[in-house]
Amino acid sequence: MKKLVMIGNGMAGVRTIEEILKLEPEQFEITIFGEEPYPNYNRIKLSNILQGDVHFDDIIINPLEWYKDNHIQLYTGEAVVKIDTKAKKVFSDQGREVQYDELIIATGSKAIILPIPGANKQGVTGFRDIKDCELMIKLANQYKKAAVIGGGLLGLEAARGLLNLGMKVDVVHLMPHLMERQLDHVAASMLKAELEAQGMNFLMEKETVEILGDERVIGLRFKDGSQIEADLVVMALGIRSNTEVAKNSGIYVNRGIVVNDYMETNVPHVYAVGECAEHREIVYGLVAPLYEQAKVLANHICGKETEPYKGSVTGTQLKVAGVDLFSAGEIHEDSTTKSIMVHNEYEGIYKKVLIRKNRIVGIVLYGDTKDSTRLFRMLTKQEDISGMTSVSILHSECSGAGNTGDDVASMPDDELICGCNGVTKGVIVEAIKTKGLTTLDQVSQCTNAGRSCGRCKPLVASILSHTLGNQFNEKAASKTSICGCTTLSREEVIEEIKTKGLTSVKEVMNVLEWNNEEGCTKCRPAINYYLGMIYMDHGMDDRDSRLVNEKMHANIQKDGTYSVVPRMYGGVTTAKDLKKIAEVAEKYHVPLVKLTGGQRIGLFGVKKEDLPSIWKDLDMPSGYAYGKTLRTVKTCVGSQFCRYGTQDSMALGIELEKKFERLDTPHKVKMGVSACPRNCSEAGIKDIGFVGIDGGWEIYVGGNGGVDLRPADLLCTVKTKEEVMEITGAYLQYYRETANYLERTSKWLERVGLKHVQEVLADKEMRKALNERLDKTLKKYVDPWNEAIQSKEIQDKYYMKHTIKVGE
Ligand SMILES: Cc1cc2nc3c(=O)[nH]c(=O)nc-3n(C[C@H](O)[C@H](O)[C@H](O)COP(=O)(O)OP(=O)(O)OC[C@H]3O[C@@H](n4cnc5c(N)ncnc54)[C@H](O)[C@@H]3O)c2cc1C
Ligand SMILES: NC(=O)c1ccc[n+]([C@@H]2O[C@H](COP(=O)([O-])OP(=O)(O)OC[C@H]3O[C@@H](n4cnc5c(N)ncnc54)[C@H](O)[C@@H]3O)[C@@H](O)[C@H]2O)c1
Ligand code: SF4
Ligand code: FES
Repeated sequence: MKKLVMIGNGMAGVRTIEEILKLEPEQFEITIFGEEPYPNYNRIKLSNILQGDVHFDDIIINPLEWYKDNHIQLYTGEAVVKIDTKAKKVFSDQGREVQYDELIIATGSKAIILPIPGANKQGVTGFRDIKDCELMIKLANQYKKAAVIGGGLLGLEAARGLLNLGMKVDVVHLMPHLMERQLDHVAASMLKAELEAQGMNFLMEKETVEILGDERVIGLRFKDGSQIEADLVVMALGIRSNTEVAKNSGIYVNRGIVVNDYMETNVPHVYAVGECAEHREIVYGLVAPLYEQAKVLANHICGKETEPYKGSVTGTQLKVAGVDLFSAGEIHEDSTTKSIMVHNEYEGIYKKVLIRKNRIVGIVLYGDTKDSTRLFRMLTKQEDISGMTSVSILHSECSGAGNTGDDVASMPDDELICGCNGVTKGVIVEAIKTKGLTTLDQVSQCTNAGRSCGRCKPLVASILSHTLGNQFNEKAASKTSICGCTTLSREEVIEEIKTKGLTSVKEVMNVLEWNNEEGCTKCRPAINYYLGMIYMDHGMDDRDSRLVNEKMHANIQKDGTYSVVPRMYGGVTTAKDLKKIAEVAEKYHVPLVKLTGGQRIGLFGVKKEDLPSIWKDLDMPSGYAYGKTLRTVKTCVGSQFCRYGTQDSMALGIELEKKFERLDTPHKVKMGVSACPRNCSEAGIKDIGFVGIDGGWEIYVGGNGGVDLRPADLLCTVKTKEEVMEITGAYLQYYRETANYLERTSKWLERVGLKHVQEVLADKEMRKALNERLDKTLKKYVDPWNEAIQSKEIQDKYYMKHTIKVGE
């Protein structure tokens, strides 16, 4: 197998790999280095995260399982710093050295940061990745006033997000009008008026010369001497290709890494794709052209004949609610162009089409973009419009986004429906007909339409409805199947398991006619969980269907070693246990012993083959630090020692942990118990938190202290420990029975509603029934470490050297 290495784990690069896998799944042994500590995610949606429309989990395009399924060795949080193009090797910042036969550079861009005094102060950021987004969300919680420098696409989307996060926002722009690269002054003025009405304040034609403050920013100073206050400054002034590695390794770089029409650099076997690449003197900053490049490169690298990449015409839209605009091609008239223009000030609509030699060369639409797909097709195909009237150019009976069956029916097959992914109506219709697709999700997975910004989804839905005719079921079409192996949703799978009495993962996939015999890493763990939830006391656990950490009962680390975290009920330990941990750490040369965030002791860097003997020597139960189950119950010292404590938090924490440990849940569950409202165990950001008050406990639910920071909601107040156990049991069981697999309690609670859950739990009979089902389930679990110690078969299957690779 040839060795293919890719530097950069972003949108263009991973799309190239997807295309390669479609063409030649067996040709390459693939290694990817990504500087960011995540799998490939949808960078476009960072704007939506900031605006509060989606969560971080929702924007992962290729989860870690995808890499494992495709045997891709992924090194996240690791940057390549050097390429030796003669020896055909790359070197990472962590001292790793990897040989390649073919090398793809897909390092994207970085945000331009103004080189002015104070630019490195705390509170100043670009807007490029998850880290920047997290910082903005965090600072918006602490401060009130933001300044965004740059009134382009990114700056305006960031500003809208910061408004949504409750900040006051000034947008500082260098030019006389906004988005001057995409809009003429009329459309830009309309946009500015709309955004002002939404609450943005604009400072136009302002050049920022200094960022004020000591360690952290307090304001901006402009060239004209004026100043504004700011606690957060976002620089959105454009991007610069990441080319250092290429440049330092002798690869030819201009603005980007210079490539030919097959994405080849000047060095044999080294290619570049995406925002880091410069093709015919253009560096693109939108996904549509990058995905076109990806396709050409994939074909070329697989040795398939392909059309060369000749460059792209791009169309842009702004992802801000209440703003409807589209722009493509040229935007300013000159002596060689003629324009058709409509400016309906009353309705806030502006349309301008620029024409040269009977061909459309530019489009600016504001307020009504229904005709954008049709006009864009005419522009990209360079259609001759001499037979058309100005009215029929600007308006069409079959305007693309009209979303009626008639509109879709009269659209030509080559009309571009998904601009980001270059998918036409014809491709979508063909896929629906030949592959029997019935849901939006399936069309998306099959054709890529809708997988990026998602703007085309309503149109794709119309095509689906029109193509299926009477067979179209609106409710079913928008339902989400549990994965691409089936059209069935979670509810349908559960219903079928119950009515047909299906008892194993294999049986479910066979009887329900999975289109992929083996299932995938998304559906297999989910089915296994649903089976375990339905068959409380006799469900057969299919260990091999579990995610890798749960299969191994240890958390796999980035270097392929594992961590071992023994159970320490309520975060309380003893000298005896501490001695055992210390002895094991010494005996097995454990490289890192660390206290975890959940008040446990973790042994990191353990070899797979050492796991059973370490567990044996420890002789402590598994702490399940790897599982979709109760992880930890964090407790404060409470009334046993603290002078503020009104309740015994340690005792309650230990009781909760002893009762609910090992319970399979749709996602991990963390608890915290504090003995007074000072809340030292941070119960307010736990899935379930308990706060002691005079004469009882407050129970909080739906908190999350991770990526999707969310304060918990007060579920109820109870008087006794028995009531705490009863409510917690019923709550956990209700979550188990109604949540989607891999849905955290915070998201589940937001979906089903706090009020609804309160109503369910207020019903005494319901509480009783839920607890009965839970208790029945809890009886079936055994400690998995002990089980492995006792079973030679398990040891041979899972813990022998070379039985499981990281990439598995
Ligand atoms: C907030 C925001 C909103 C956007 N909205 C839209 C939109 O609506 N429509 C649209 O078409 N486009 C949009 N874009 C642009 C789009 O996201 C990019 O064009 C696209 O992500 C570029 O893909 P890429 O693979 O070239 O680069 P990236 O996605 O940036 O990926 C490059 C990756 O390489 C990694 N890397 C860099 N150097 C190294 C190294 N030496 N070693 C290892 N890894 C390295 C980087 O950390 C990064 O993860 C938006 C961008 C942002 C930031
Ligand atoms: N909806 C979308 O398609 C979308 C959304 C976000 C980002 N993006 C992409 O991300 C990339 C970055 O976007 P961007 O908006 O930063 O780039 P951009 O180059 O499109 O816009 C930068 C803006 O900042 C202004 N500017 C430059 N220097 C300035 C200064 N000193 N003070 C004030 N203003 C200044 C420029 O006049 C320009 O309007 C682009 O490739 C863009 O296409 C696209
Ligand atoms: S939460 Fe209250 S009782 Fe518990 S340690 Fe803190 S101050 Fe003491
Ligand atoms: S237009 Fe962006 S995903 Fe389809």
